[in-house]
Amino acid sequence: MPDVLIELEDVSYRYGDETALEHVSLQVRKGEFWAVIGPNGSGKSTLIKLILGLIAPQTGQVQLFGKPVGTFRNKERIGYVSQKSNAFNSAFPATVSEVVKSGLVKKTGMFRRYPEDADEKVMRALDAVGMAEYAGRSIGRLSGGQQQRVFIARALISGPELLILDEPTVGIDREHMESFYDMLGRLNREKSIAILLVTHDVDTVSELVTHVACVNRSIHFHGPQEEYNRREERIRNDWYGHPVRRIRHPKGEGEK
Ligand SMILES: Nc1ncnc2c1ncn2[C@@H]1O[C@H](COP(=O)(O)OP(=O)(O)OP(=O)(O)O)[C@@H](O)[C@H]1O
Repeated sequence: MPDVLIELEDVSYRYGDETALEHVSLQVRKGEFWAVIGPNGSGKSTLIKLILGLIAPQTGQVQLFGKPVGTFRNKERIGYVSQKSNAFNSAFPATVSEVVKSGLVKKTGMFRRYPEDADEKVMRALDAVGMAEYAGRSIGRLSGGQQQRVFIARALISGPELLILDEPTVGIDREHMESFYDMLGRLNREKSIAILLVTHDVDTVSELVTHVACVNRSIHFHGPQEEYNRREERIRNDWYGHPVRRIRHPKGEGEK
């Protein structure tokens, strides 16, 4: 089906003797916004590596845009931002717009020129993440959250249909986290970009996303956000193996 962007079918992956994921099946479609949540070491990064084709499953299949990941060539259809992106120190010699423009390299090739409208594209991408006014600033002179927005702009510049974000809010304080997630929500709704977001901030994102997948070696739940919210306590207890209490909700609805 053409509107399926990511498809995992009965995927298992082992590092040596250690099983990281088993029997994982998941479909992400156009326009959906998925939160992938799970405790430390539950296999979330492994899942991302499988989707990006960086590792191959021992069993099962991974497809991107209807093609086996090993033969998928249109990398500009996918934007990826890792949790380690925001690690520039203040001496790093590049401006925000240079960093964003470098996202065009995979399209233009290492030794080719940037397209004529590259600067316009940079500004459009920066505008989409609310960072246009910082275009001329050194990347190292931004906060971690601002740097992460710049990396999302770099991922957006090639016009992807799917954004994959691996814990993008590591190092971002609570105050800025909400506006960061709001920005992701706008990208999803207004630009129809599908998003797969690996996060620990379950309470923050559970109202924002359209779908939730709970991973702990296998997928314990995957489905629409409303269903997750309705069955949350049960899902969490089952998935962590012991009762887990919601601590905080950003809109003040949760228990303390
Ligand atoms: N390169 C590796 N070699 C061996 N084992 C690994 C390797 N990478 C991950 N693992 C193991 O696979 C399991 C899943 O790891 P993974 O990094 O996918 O979890 P995660 O959910 O992303 O964790 P975190 O939330 O802590 O980042 C863990 O038990 C981990 O120890």
